[in-house]
Amino acid sequence: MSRDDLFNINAGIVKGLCSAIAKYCPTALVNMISNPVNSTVPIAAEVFKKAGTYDEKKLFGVTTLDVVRGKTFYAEKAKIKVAYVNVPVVGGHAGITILPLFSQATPKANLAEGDIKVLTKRTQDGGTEVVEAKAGKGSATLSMAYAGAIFADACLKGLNGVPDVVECSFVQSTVTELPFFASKVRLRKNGVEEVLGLSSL
Ligand SMILES: NC(=O)c1ccc[n+]([C@@H]2O[C@H](COP(=O)([O-])OP(=O)(O)OC[C@H]3O[C@@H](n4cnc5c(N)ncnc54)[C@H](O)[C@@H]3O)[C@@H](O)[C@H]2O)c1
Ligand SMILES: O=C(O)C[C@H](O)C(=O)O
Repeated sequence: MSRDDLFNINAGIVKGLCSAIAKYCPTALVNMISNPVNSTVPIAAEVFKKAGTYDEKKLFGVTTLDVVRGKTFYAEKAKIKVAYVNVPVVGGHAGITILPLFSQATPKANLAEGDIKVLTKRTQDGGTEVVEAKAGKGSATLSMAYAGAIFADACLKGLNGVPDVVECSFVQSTVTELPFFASKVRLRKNGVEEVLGLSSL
């Protein structure tokens, strides 16, 4: 199935599910993981707007898998334990829209520019690499579940009032001229407490 087919099918599924969310749980935090996330999140927003339930603080595109990939590849190259690593990933969740900010990675590893280019491409192509390896049998599954669990857990911590819960997510944004953009987001009791900027690049 091509990504265009995926869009056509998933746009309809997302529309149906979001209509049900608007009707039965209009104040829920919605974690949109269905692809293409760059499109399914704006579709969800339109469905909620039409239903009169849209709250930009409660709609999230799940881009955590890009962060998981970015930090795994960075940790391998830098020979640091991945548990200690963080790499913000901004932009979107498809190919070159996935922008890992290795310049802001912690701990700092001073990797060569060539290495950063390779790590960037590997992070951007991570999903495609899995799709191709599975040869028609779908896309990432366990790593998607892992990433989804991390993001859902962060949302629950925010709902419980835990301070300073920060994750990257594809949300309504004024960080760039794009209406939706992935960047670091601080989560709290109402969902998005603050969409954080890009810091120095
Ligand atoms: N954002 C990410 O990081 C990421 C990573 C991997 C996969 N994905 C995406 O996640 C989505 C699911 O992938 P998967 O591997 O779990 O697919 P899957 O085919 O294993 O599961 C899809 C599920 O959706 C159900 N479904 C189908 N039509 C439905 C409808 N109208 N209403 C409710 N449920 C319906 C199916 O019964 C099935 O259980 C895909 O869009 C995939 O591209 C996203
Ligand atoms: O890239 C894909 O097609 C699937 C998924 O979004 C992923 O990142 O693994």
